[in-house]
Amino acid sequence: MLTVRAASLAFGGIQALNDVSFIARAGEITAIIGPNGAGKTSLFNIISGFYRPQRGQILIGDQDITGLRPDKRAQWGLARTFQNLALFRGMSVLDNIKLGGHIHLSSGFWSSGWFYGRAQREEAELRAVLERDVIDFLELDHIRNAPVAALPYGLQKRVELGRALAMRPQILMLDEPVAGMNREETEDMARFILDIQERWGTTILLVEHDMGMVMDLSNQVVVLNFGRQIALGTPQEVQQHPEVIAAYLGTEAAALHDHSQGG
Ligand SMILES: Nc1ncnc2c1ncn2[C@@H]1O[C@H](COP(=O)(O)OP(=O)(O)OP(=O)(O)O)[C@@H](O)[C@H]1O
Repeated sequence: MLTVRAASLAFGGIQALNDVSFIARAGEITAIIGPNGAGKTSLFNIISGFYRPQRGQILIGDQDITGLRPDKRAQWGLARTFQNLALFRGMSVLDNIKLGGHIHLSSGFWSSGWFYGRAQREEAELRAVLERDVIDFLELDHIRNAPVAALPYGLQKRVELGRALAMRPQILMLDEPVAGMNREETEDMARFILDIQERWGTTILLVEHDMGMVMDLSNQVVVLNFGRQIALGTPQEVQQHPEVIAAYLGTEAAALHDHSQGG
């Protein structure tokens, strides 16, 4: 469970987040939506630790992580993907994914001598987990040795998801996972997200502009507008919320409307 409590963040005179509060319940998918500039990325950044809110707290379970660095948050079970791919493009699929797994190696890079046996055992365990829970699960076996740069965009996004999964996260943050994807790639990604939720009971946070996907996948939706949280509820509830409809007028209102009509 992740709690955002009365969080505010300003850049100079711009209030990027203004008193935002919600609980992402364990094992559920919570989507964060809102028009451009609403504060979605800022919210992701205070949760993952890239920015520190001027007011408010972030908690994982009962643990206040507001002051922790991003790498420490990873050890608390938080993993994220990025809106713009953050992969090592010249490296293979497998090597990119392995980078995610390395946070779990306690022996680490420096171990030698009498630590060696333990390091070897951990490496072997890690490899087994990566094979089963990442490579096989995400159907990446046939491209494991391909350099990431050679892959179509949809597969690159899947590799990035794989790297986050290799961290065996308790809480997985996905920043626009289907942006720029065609219909088939989008459906594949949606299926993987639901499978992750079902298989591991992972708590998932999702920033996404694709309203069809948000409404189909989410258990709960947080709606931001100009940094303010204007609605919080089930997909059905937020679609009918007058302030949400007003915020989307002239932008994605048509998509929101189509979807609420079952289109
Ligand atoms: N590093 C920064 N410095 C100054 N202003 C920023 C910074 N990051 C975000 N902002 C401002 O904060 C506000 C919220 O931006 P944010 O990127 O969080 O919105 P968003 O909902 O993610 O938008 P989009 O859908 O376009 O990605 C905007 O007015 C933005 O210009």
